[in-house]
Amino acid sequence: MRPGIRTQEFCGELGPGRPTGGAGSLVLQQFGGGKRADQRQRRRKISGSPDSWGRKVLGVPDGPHSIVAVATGQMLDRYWASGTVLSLCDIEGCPLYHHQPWSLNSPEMDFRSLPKIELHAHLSGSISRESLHDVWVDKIKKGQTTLRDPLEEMPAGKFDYDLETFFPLFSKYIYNLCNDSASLAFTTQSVLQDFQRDGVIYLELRTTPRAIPSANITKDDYLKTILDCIQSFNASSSMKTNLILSIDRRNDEATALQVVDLAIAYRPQGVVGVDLCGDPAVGDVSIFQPAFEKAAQHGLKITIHFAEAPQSSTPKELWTLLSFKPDRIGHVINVPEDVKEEIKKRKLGLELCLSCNVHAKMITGTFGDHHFGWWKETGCPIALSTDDVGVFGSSLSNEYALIVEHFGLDRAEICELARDAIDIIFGSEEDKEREGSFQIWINDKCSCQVADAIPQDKPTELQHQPINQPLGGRFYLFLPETQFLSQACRNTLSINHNHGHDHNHNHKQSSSSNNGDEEEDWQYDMDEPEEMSLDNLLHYIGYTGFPSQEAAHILTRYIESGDTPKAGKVSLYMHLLKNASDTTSNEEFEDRVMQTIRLCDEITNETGNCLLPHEHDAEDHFKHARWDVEQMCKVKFGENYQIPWNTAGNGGEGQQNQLVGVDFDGGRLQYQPRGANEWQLVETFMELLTQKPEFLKEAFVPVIAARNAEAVRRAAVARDAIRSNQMAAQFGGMSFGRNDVEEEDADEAMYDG
Ligand SMILES: CNc1ncnc2c1ncn2[C@@H]1O[C@H](COP(=O)(O)O)[C@@H](O)[C@H]1O
Repeated sequence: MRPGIRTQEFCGELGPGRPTGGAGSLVLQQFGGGKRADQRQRRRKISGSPDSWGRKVLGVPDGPHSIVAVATGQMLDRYWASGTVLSLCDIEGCPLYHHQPWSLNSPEMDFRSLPKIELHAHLSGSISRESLHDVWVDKIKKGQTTLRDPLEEMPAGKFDYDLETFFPLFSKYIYNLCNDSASLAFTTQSVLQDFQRDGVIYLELRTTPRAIPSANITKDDYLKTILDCIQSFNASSSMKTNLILSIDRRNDEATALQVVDLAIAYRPQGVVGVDLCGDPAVGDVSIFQPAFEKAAQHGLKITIHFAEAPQSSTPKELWTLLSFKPDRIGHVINVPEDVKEEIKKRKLGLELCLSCNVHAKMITGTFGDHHFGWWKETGCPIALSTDDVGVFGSSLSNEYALIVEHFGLDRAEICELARDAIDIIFGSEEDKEREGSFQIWINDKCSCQVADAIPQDKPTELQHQPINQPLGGRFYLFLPETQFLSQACRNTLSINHNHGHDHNHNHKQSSSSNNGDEEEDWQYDMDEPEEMSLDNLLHYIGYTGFPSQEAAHILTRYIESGDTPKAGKVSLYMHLLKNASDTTSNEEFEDRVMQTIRLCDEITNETGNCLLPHEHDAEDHFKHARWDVEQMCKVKFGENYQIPWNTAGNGGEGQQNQLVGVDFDGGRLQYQPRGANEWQLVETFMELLTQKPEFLKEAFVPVIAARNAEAVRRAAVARDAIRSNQMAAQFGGMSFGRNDVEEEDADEAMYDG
């Protein structure tokens, strides 16, 4: 086990459960129908409860599903990087409704959390400036380029590329920078990562096969490099990507056919279609007829840049393009009436790109004037798309936000829009089905609820609901609570006390192998006052290396968000970061850590956020962990599966087969097996975890271990005043009392509808 990293919370699934009045009780969502009346009844009761922080904190948690993962340290990076985490929350400091896109009354949607489908994205145009810069730095070091720094060539905030300046950006700059296998692979990877981080769950990336003679790269090599990246990304992430090959309008007929041949050859590796793109001012499209005919014959799907510029929107061109029988068309700007009618008749999929069209002045006017407004009424499925996010700087989430801002779509319409794209993906039926399961997220409005506290002492009261429907929900990652930090410190300390032990060893093993020396057992007494001691911090930082760069990046954003309680904690972490990174001696390091501890106190005093550890019952931790695994195994092996626990309780003799804790560590199960049966368990759990997408869809149980229940609740209470002010502001001064009534109506409408 990697020392110091323990996840105190688990992935769990919460329904619109909320406290039923009695402090600490929790109602989990009953999946499936038939419970409507009960739910309403419950809601009614809950709404009336002044203590229901489900209501106060979260607004109206209306959707049935949510998955909550709470993690510490490097977990943050890992999940973030893997894209499992679509959004960040922070129990302690962050008003959760900021991340509550789906709350019925919430005026705000978190578009990054919206599962999105991106169907029109050019690979080279999607590379972020930062990634280009990284490539450049590397090449400069190696003396391999004389190009300007991408951050100068494409300065931050510059998006006003028009069609005259846009195309040369590729031919004269980006292609010259990304001109070997390493840079191709690096930038492709970064593009995939960026889409995933933006909450894209299915991506059809497109690229023009490009030979790079200077690096001995053929078009075939180019494609292999890109497809390799995609395949490995697909294998390790929850986002699925397929590839479309682009024919450039500047190509001749033979080159176009060559692209189609490549697409045919690489279909098994994930090429799903062919595109026609490139400078609309150039070329006679009729020469591509044989290429598209061949593509269609071989079952490839077709998408075409359509009516992008006045020059490329002559009736002759447009009807020629329609004769290629495209499945989707992109941009679709300058379209005469008769062609519009034909598009409507065929119900062609439309890839519409707001920011690109506005920034490149491809439309007259601005966002509100975009033809999205017109097409949305036509019944043609629309896939909102980014085109070239690296150039135009607007992520898909942002495109959704723009749509809401300028076209006033309400939540249902936004969901509809997100869902629309499913039907027009070029991927397999399997892909569609996969997206279909996300449709349920959208349908269910993806309520993202934070873990209502589960009573620590009553894990068995949780209602376990086997899942026979696709998963709805998402991972949420909460920035580490200080109590987690403290726990991590303990663990680290314990390991430290058992120095010499392999880090893969578990605490429990350590503690039971050291003759039950209670002093050295990582478990601790609840009554003992807890402190984040210097030692603890040192060990924590030393072992975990947290906060890392990625974490720092995220935290910086949090600071920038200006949310005071949040920023309070964030600054603590920033201090930790400093402590960890730029000290040159142990003394200096220790000094910094002391400062951090003092800062921690100050923040606590100033913000009311308890940054020092909360009490935590280790015994409960075991109980919950054990319960978690039991539920997992029941899902896997059936309800009657009995885990051969040999003992109960913790520590001491006779604990040989005791489950001592289950932690995620970057998706690895951390668990100390003592016998064959337990290895089996480990394997099971591991298997479930590594097959996460399916596992989550098919088998995830509402395993929730909100072991910091009390802490959360207390934190919620402590922040109540701040929150209600903020909420009042956010909800236009609406009183929560009145909201209850509306919420009730809205619920009914939702269920009746
Ligand atoms: C205004 N929107 C657009 N219209 C037409 N073609 C576009 C485009 N955006 C990008 N491309 C095409 O995609 C290439 C870059 O990606 P790849 O090297 O293929 O990955 C550009 O050279 C251009 O031909």
